[in-house]
Amino acid sequence: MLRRCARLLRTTGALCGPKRGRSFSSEVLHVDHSLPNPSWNEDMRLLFDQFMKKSEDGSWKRLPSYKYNPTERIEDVKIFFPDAKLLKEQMSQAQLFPRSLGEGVGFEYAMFHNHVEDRTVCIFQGGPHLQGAPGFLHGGAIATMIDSTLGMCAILTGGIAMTANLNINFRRPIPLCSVVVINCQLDRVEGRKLFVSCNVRSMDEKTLYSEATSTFVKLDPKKKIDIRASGAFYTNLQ
Ligand SMILES: CCCCCCCCCCCCCCCC(=O)SCCNC(=O)CCNC(=O)[C@H](O)C(C)(C)COP(=O)(O)OP(=O)(O)OC[C@H]1O[C@@H](n2cnc3c(N)ncnc32)[C@H](O)[C@@H]1OP(=O)(O)O
Repeated sequence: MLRRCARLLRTTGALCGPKRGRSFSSEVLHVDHSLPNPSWNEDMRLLFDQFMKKSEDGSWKRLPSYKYNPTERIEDVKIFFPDAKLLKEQMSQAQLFPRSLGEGVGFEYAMFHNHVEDRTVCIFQGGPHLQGAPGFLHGGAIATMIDSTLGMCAILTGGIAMTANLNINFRRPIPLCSVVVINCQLDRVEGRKLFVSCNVRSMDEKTLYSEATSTFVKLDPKKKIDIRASGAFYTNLQ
């Protein structure tokens, strides 16, 4: 397994350090990161192909994923924020956390959503920079992917919402560079609350790594979120 991680680090150029002076060309802005790249291992490609096959009849849909926020997303959320101009400035510079690490070393994933069953599946290959206990994924990295997949499930079924509560049981450690499947579903809706749950399993489904339940709360446009209150974030982007 460690050899596999080292190979991954070499092929992705992670050992050479970060690239400097990258410009924000539209090519960079519009890269869909949920498509196969050279860092994906065989298992990841196999699962991706299986889900693409399932998507052929329209029951499942692959969810594109961008590092930077597309303009449409800013439009979608701006009614919840009192200062739309400031929001636009912040969102156009910010990066989606799970897409912020280099190719292959962090979060490699693709999500698929089933609108009929209100289910979202994420195939996830956790790279060598996500280590917690030696040789295994960090619990925070697992929580990140769980929150992101539950979040997509909640948002796509219920509308713009934020995580209010997240409970995770870590049953077995996840080996670094292995591929797992996060299976999420919307369990019920009560007013603005969306109850979602998921499990994280090995590709052959034999190992249950984690289980989670979560409450997302749909944002209320009457309760605007004041981003000026989080001064540190605002100042850092100046
Ligand atoms: C903005 C998104 C853009 C999306 C664009 C696409 C992006 C593509 C990537 C997507 C995937 C990423 C997904 C990551 C998603 C995060 O990780 S979000 C980050 C972590 N979460 C936060 O920072 C949220 C912080 N909390 C808050 O801002 C507020 O507490 C909330 C959650 C907005 C709720 O506030 P509120 O609207 O004032 O709600 P409130 O009226 O107090 O309560 C409403 C109901 O919820 C219940 N409730 C409130 N809090 C809780 C709680 N903690 N536990 C249980 N129930 C609760 C209340 O009891 C109440 O229930 P009822 O009385 O109606 O039965």
